[in-house]
Amino acid sequence: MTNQAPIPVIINGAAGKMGREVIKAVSQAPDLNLMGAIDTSPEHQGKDAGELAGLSEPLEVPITNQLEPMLGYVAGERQLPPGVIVDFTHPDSVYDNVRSAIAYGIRPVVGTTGLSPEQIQDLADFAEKASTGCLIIPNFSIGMVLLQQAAVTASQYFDHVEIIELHHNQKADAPSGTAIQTAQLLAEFGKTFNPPLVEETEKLAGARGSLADEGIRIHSVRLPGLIAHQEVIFGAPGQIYTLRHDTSDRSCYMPGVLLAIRKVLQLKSLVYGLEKIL
Ligand SMILES: NC(=O)C1=CN([C@@H]2O[C@H](COP(=O)(O)OP(=O)(O)OC[C@H]3O[C@@H](n4cnc5c(N)ncnc54)[C@H](OP(=O)(O)O)[C@@H]3O)[C@@H](O)[C@H]2O)C=CC1
Ligand SMILES: O=C(O)C1=N[C@H](C(=O)O)C[C@H](O)C1
Repeated sequence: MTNQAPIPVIINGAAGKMGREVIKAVSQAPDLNLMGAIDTSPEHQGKDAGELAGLSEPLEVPITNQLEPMLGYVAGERQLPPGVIVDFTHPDSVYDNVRSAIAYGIRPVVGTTGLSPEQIQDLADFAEKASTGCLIIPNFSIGMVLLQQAAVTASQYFDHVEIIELHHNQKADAPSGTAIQTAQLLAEFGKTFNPPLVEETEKLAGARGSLADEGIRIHSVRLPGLIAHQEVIFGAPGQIYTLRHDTSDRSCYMPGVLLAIRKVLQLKSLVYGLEKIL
């Protein structure tokens, strides 16, 4: 047991579905100190983060839309360990949020999806120059890491694979960050999947889904009633092998988020994927 001061944590997107879960998880971790809760949503300004997250006691941390002043404030607390910002905001804002945090020396833990490969590379270069740890994690659930590992194993034996990701219909980006990462992991070994047997025509655009690396197709479903689900389906003559992960509650992401907050302080560059820090 060490006497180290708790890690200062800022949550960006604190009023959102994931942000509220992170408020609960961080406030219950004795080695973490929730210092700031940022959200641009006008209806939540000034509300107590704890009450918003459904905790029985207020946390005395108000929701504010003032990201830069909060980064400056936490960065200025020199007697504390370096601060961490957890980002669950929106694909349109996450790149700027992460750049700002790194500029202030605050370590980003990024759950927000939708960053382009160029944006990720640019953030990696920026973090490297600043010698600052940064974690981008498309999926914080251990079940998805295990699914991806099983999929990589299967990909050595199957030449045909398609991915179906299914999410709630408030999701801004498609395909999901997890599906993109899964396709990248399968494509890493350089094998081209799904050699065509016939010439295909799409009678309705998009019928065959989106084409990711190495011929892998991703299909995106958006429906109310879903949270987050993914199937990786391998096919070969006479057999189908299906891997499926289902999220029934967003609390499944919290052990991964807490691990990432603790690990990012040990890093000096950008790391992509939960599997790299387990
Ligand atoms: N990596 C992982 O394991 C997971 C990743 N995600 C990803 O996290 C992101 C957020 O998901 P979710 O919580 O469901 O989304 P929500 O829409 O429920 O929450 C996002 C919150 O961020 C606010 N917001 C939007 N832009 C900004 C900004 N520039 N600065 C501060 N706050 C902002 C939104 O306000 P307003 O509503 O007013 O726009 C909203 O309150 C998505 O990209 C999603 O794909 C989700 C689950 C797991
Ligand atoms: O928007 C979501 O909900 C989720 N987004 C992430 C993604 O795009 O992969 C992770 C998980 O699927 C939930």
